[in-house]
Amino acid sequence: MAFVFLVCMSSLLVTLFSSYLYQVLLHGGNRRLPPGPVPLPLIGNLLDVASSSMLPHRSLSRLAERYGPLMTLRLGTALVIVASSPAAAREVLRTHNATITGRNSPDAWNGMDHAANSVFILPPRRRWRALRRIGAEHLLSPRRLDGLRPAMRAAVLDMRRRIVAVSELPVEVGRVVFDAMADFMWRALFSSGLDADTLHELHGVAREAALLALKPNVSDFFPALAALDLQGVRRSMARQLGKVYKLIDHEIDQRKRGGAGDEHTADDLLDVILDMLQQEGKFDGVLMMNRDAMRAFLTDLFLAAMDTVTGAIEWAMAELLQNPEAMKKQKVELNSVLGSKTYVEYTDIDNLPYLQAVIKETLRLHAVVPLVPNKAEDTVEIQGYTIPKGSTVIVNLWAIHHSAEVWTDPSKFIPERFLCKEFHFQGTDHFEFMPFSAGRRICLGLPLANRMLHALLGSLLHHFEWTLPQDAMENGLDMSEKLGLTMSMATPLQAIVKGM
Ligand code: HEM
Repeated sequence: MAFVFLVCMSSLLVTLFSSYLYQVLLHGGNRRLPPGPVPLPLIGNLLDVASSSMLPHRSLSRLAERYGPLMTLRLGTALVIVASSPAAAREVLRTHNATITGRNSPDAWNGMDHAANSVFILPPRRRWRALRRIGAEHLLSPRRLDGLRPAMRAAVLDMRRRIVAVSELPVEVGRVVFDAMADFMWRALFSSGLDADTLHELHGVAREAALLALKPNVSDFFPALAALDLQGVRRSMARQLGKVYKLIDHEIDQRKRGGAGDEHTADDLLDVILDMLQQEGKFDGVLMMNRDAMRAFLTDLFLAAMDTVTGAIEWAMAELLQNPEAMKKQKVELNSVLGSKTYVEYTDIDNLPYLQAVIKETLRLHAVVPLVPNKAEDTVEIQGYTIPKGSTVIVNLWAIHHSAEVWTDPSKFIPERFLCKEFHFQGTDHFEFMPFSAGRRICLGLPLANRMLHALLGSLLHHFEWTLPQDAMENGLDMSEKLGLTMSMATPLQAIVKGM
């Protein structure tokens, strides 16, 4: 037994070492890679990124201060280039965006074979383009979003009712927002609501899947070992995805039997996808829809919406609770614009510039997706350096949003900076603010996120008085971060609410 173990271990080491040498020879030589710390044999720069107590967006940001805004790292056998300045991001997300738009799939996403159909992972070819078009036309177009206005209002009002029910007790802010957002997304996708047990199950799934999605995984740093799934990340992800798939299957079967939720208006996203199945699964001539593809797409949209929006609102509330001046200005604005109206909807957004500024400043300070990983589909030259085909090119949005060269007092919460100068979520020419990224893979859900962020945060604040629990007032609020697919608060925010 011991002999077999030794033979396996030595073959493993030989495989890893040859793979490392291959990478060094392939990507070294006469090519001029961007500078970076010297890699150790086998593990490369893993310790530079992961050994400190910092999360990767912060350790990468610190390394960039030393090695520059375009930097090379080797994480195991993976070659990674990191862009950490607006100019470098512009090269990746605009100048060379046609080439640097692929993805190297984290092994976790291979659970349930999800990556094969996932809009997050598919290469930028016809299937990916068709999926983005279906989402954009049938869920996220202004006409569809206008049609979802009653569902948005119902979700927001239901959230307010839940808050009133626990008035003067500590509330887990992220949890009430999650429930409202999940209920809304389910209505948007399937025209049916969620009962309390299913909401509870989905909360667990979304949290777990977000942690697993980008969990540091040996399989990603040493693809030769991926089949072994040594940390069990792929298996765990498969379990979580399986739970969502089961719920989606239930909705599909119910719809096929002719049953539908109370709010079912023909041609919701599920109807559109089922129609495509009947037309042999084709869209724009691309054969793309079968049951697996359908489940994966609906799962992606649901999961993408949950932790991002919930996390952003939680950070916004945490900042406002610690910045009484900003909280006061926000409440004055809501009172003067909305008066006795009890909720905010997207038609109010244009009249609420301070709310817009609070949300932008929150997403600058706490980029909920801090690192955007792309794959170079071909070799390109950036700023005189070679970016080899197949390498992962990460744009560190967090570093750009915290650059002292771009922002005054970058680590302070100052919504007013967004009142003085206009910044759009779709990005600016200078690439200094882009919480939804930019280029061809820009966040597909941006229009929906924009509406929901304002509706949820405004409705949480208007006519409610929030305070921190005694413990947080005395000892300060724990603002530490936890990174998974999104960057959320490590300690869920608790706050006490009183109706006004
Ligand atoms: C605060 C809210 C949100 C933020 C900050 C955010 C941010 C992002 C970022 C930075 C990306 C990566 C883009 C890239 O690779 O260049 C992304 C991708 C994506 N987002 Fe969002 N997002 C949010 C909400 C949503 C919502 C509500 C949905 C769905 C309804 C959604 C769906 C997606 C999808 C499907 C992708 C993958 C796009 C692709 O790879 O082609 N997001 N998001």
